[in-house]
Amino acid sequence: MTTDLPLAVRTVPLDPEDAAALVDLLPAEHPLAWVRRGEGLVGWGVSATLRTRGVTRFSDADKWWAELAARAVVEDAVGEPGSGLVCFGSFGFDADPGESLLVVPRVIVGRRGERAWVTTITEGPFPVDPPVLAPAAAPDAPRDVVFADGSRNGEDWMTVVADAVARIGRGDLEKVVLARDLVATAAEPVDVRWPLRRLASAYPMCWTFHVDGLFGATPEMLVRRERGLVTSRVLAGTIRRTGDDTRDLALAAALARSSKDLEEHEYAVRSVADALEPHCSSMNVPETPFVLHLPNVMHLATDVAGVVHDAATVSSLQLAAALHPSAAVGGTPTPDAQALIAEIEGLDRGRYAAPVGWMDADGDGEWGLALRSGLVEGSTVRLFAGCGIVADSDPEAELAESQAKLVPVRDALT
Ligand SMILES: C=C(O[C@@H]1C=C(C(=O)O)C=C[C@H]1O)C(=O)O
Repeated sequence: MTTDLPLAVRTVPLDPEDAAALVDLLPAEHPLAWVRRGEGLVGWGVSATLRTRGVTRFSDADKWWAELAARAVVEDAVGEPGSGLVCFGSFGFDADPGESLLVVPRVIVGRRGERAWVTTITEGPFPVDPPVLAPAAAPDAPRDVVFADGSRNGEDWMTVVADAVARIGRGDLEKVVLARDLVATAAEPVDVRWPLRRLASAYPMCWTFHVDGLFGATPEMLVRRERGLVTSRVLAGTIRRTGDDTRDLALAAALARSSKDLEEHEYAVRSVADALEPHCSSMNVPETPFVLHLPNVMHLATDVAGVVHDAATVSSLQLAAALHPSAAVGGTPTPDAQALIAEIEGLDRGRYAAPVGWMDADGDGEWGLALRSGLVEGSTVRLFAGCGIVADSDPEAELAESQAKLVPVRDALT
């Protein structure tokens, strides 16, 4: 659906108490989410949608959004990033196959610190009354969920990883990220709000998202731009947690010293810093990563920050497009890694591992990487996980790592 009438948009402040549990507000029809630690945005209903694909997917979406935003009539009494007109988006990893979309909801509820707001969007004319907000009835849990291998079983996937390690050893490339999928089947169509609620409470340090069936809790922020400041959280280098805190601390220390993981991490940081540099007047790229502790895994992490000089002409989505695919989800060098993924991975990534997030009318926004994610299609859910493969990678350890990365979505379905 697209709209020819200019959109009428009104944002009014909200008592933060009414936005205390954002995901609990979501109705069953067309829910959208981007939340972390109780803050963020949820939306529902559809005012306008763009679906696109191919190499121009990011530029098509950016152009469509700029035109829609320029024509909209906006009354915004809040003035925060994420108030006023906002779209949610999710992009295909590859130009082909894979669909990309932007959605402008009918209602958006946002929360940032102690400020909360509600935005209503219609096809003119004013005035638009804000809806009365109340927690929705609790969604039903998926029933009788069974898990099966996706495009490859574990054994076959290890063979593919071994092939990649051999090619890296031969000097064909330095790093490639290889992914696999699982298929969950439930007795009835899955209500995505069930796993969303579970993920938002179990992984508060991640960004819990949902756009058009693709949901998850990602720890990786590809790019956030707010008022001229750009940040990116780069992850690469992973270790599984054992559940024993003392042992996990020792493992975290080992991860921070592991030359295999530090090397893999360095590639990922470089790819982000190089792509952001042309847009920044100054940048801060920390020399050493920190260890990000998640309930299932620990990652080497680096927060890259910069001051952008082209916010008036370049949107956060264009920055995401410039960064995609970073070495965290593609590899190094990027073209060789992409070619190898297409040759040996044997998986249609769809929108997994690609930018997902939101953007406002100024082009500010947050685009995470759709990791630790699943795609709901009726009563089935495809779950995805991938691992960065370098010269020292061991196929069995990578399979175990992929299993650990599947845990959040797996658990959220039961
Ligand atoms: C590709 C995924 O994760 C990426 C790969 C990582 C790694 O190999 O160490 C770590 C974080 C992510 O950048 C995934 O979760 O599916």
